[in-house]
Amino acid sequence: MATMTQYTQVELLTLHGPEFRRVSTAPPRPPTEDEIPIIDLGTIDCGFQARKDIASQVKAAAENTGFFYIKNHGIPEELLQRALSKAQAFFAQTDEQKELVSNKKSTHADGFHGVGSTQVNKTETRDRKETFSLRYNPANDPTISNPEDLLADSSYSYGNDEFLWEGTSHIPGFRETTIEFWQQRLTLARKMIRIFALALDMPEECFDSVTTNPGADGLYVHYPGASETVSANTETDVGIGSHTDIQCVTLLWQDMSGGLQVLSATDEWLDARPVPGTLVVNIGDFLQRLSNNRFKSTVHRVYNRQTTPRYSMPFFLGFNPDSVCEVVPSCIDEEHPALYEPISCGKWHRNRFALSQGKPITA
Ligand SMILES: O=C(O)CCC(=O)C(=O)O
Ligand SMILES: [Fe+2]
Repeated sequence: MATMTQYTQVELLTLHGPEFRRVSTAPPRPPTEDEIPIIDLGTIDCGFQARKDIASQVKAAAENTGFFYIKNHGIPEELLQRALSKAQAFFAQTDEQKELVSNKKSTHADGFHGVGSTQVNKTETRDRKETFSLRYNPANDPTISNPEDLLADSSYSYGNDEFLWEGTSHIPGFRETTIEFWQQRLTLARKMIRIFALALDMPEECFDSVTTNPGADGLYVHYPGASETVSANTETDVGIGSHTDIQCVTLLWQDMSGGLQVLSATDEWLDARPVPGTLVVNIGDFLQRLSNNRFKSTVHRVYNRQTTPRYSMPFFLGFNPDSVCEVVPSCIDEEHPALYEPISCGKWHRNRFALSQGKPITA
């Protein structure tokens, strides 16, 4: 006898109050090749037609699950492994040492956030992970020739990462590797936003002027092994709870542990298993907004059910904090009027991030 699919609901944080999504109670299943495709970026620097071809694959993925893998992305394996070793060295320290770079020392939430310090979904446990975050600083951006000018602009204060490097100076190579890895991901993310522009049937450079000094957060994340946590066997015991990403594009390196789950277009959890040599790419809420909901900002979460630790290294690209952006013209017609008001990515990010931290929303 065929079994009926059973559904439950997941409650999400949004700036307009809680939003509910239907979710199958079946265990996660492997995705089909169309649900989370592997897209080859090997020709991304080989001319316009090659990028159009990549963009058409990205468009299909963005309109389907909103998640895909990229291979031949250009970030050397040696750098990925070196960054991972720095992340591991950082998290292996005592809490006291990690607190030297506590996010509380910063106005930008960069630095160290301990296990359980966030809860991105209030119907699940607090997030059983610890993170180290590096925010955008023009001094680290290879495309900015006069970072002093941006740093002197009093209307926006960038991440001041000096305290991060002072508090980690005893880990050899931590600063150099962390900045080099952040820079390479920023370069790749800027290439990807051009691909997304093409995928939206817009000129490929249309987002260039809003990504000159963008939101760009590079994280190291450690999910402790299940034996180290209290009750790692219930459905709601999460490494990071069910959520959507806030900004435009996420690039994620994950180790071979597994545990990343992605909600499919048919409301089932998909197992976004690690694929060697790839990064995972997904769309955030701000890009979904700009695309008038054509591109999907997809619900995902992480479990670490193994006794061994899981490490991941996400990178979140937004737009320039002060650039007010509206739904792109190619996504508006008579049948599809703009669903959203223009808003700056900085304000959007600040408010959504405050919400996920349980802090007040500013006007
Ligand atoms: O660690 C992962 O695999 C994903 C983390 C994530 O979804 C996030 O930090 O937004
Ligand atoms: Fe995420």
